[in-house]
Amino acid sequence: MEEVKATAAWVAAHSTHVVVDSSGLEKVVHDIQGSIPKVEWNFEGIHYFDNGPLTVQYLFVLDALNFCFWPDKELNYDDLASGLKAALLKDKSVFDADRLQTYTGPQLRELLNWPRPLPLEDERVRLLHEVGAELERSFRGKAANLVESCGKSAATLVALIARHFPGFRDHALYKGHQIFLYKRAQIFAADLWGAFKGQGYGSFYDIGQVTIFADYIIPAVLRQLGVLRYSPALATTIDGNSEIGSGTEEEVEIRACSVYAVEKMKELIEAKIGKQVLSVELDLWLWAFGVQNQTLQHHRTLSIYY
Ligand SMILES: Nc1nc2c(c(CN[C@H]3C=C[C@H](O)[C@@H]3O)cn2[C@@H]2O[C@H](COP(=O)(O)O)[C@@H](O)[C@H]2O)c(=O)[nH]1
Repeated sequence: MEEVKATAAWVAAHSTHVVVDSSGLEKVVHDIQGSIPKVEWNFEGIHYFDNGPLTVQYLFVLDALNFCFWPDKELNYDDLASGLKAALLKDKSVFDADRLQTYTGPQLRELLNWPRPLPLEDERVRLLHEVGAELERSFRGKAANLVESCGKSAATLVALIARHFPGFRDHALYKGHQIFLYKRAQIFAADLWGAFKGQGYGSFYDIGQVTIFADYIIPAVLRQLGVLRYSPALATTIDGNSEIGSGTEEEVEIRACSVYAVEKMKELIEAKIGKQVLSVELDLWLWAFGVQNQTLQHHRTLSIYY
C-alpha cells in the first residue's frame, strides 16, 4: 500500500490532464464541519454475512468480479452482490474451489439471475477459474486460509493476493514508471474489515494504510466536489460518454489523482479538525454519495480492475 500512495503521488506531480485542486479540498474539509457522515458497511443490505469463513469466501469471489458494470445500463454492483448472496443462500457449496473452476458464462449469468451476457463475461469466468485453482493449490480451497496467513496485516494480505492471483495485479505504466492501484485487492481487505467490524477475519492492525479504491465512481464524486479538475479535452470525452483506453495517461491520472486527493483530504482533516480518519471511511462516504447520484458522469474504461 505504500507503493500505491507513493506512485499515486508521483502521477499527481506529473499529471497534465487532471489537477487536484487544493482550494476544492479545503472547501470539502470546511463543509463537513468536523465529522464525516458515517456510512454503515452494507448500508444497502445486499451482502451475505454469517460471521464465518463462508463470508470470507463470498467476499473474495465478489471482489474477484467487482469491476466494470457500466456497459450494461441496468447492471449495478448491487446486482452482483445480491445475486451472489442469493446463490449462496440456495447452495452453500456454490463457491467451493473446485466448482469455481467449472463455471461457464451462461452458468455465471444463471447464478446471478441476470438475463443477458455480463460485461466482460469471458474475463469474469477466467478470473473465477483463477481464484478457484489458486485457492485450491495454495490455500486448501479457502479464502479464509489466505486471510489467516496474513498475521492481521492488510498490507500483507494485498501483497499476498497480488502474488498469487494475477487478475488482481492492478498496475499501469505511466511516463515510464510503474504505478500501483490495487483496487480490488484493497477493497477485499476493506470489505472484511467492514463486514466483520474490525474483528476476527476483519481485524487488521494496519487498516489505516489502505487507500481509497480507484474505481469510476470516486473520481466522478471528487470532480463534482471540485477536488479534481479535468482538462477541457478530457472533460469533453467524459461528458460525451466516450471511452478512455485502459492504461492511457488520462485513465491513470484520473485514478491516481483520486487516491492522492483523498490522502491529502485525510491530512487536511487531521491538521484542521484534529481528527484521525481512515481512507476506507472516506471512500465509503464518497462512494455511497456517488452511487445515490444518478446524474454523475463517470469515465468509461473497459477494465477488469475496477
Ligand atoms: N471506491 C469504491 N468503489 C466501489 C465500492 C463498491 C462496493 N463496496 C461495498 C462496501 C460497502 C458497501 O456496502 C458496498 O456494497 C463498489 N465499487 C465500485 O463502484 C463501481 C460500481 O458502480 P455502479 O456501476 O454504479 O454499480 C465499480 O467500479 C465497483 O467496483 C466501494 O465501496 N468503494
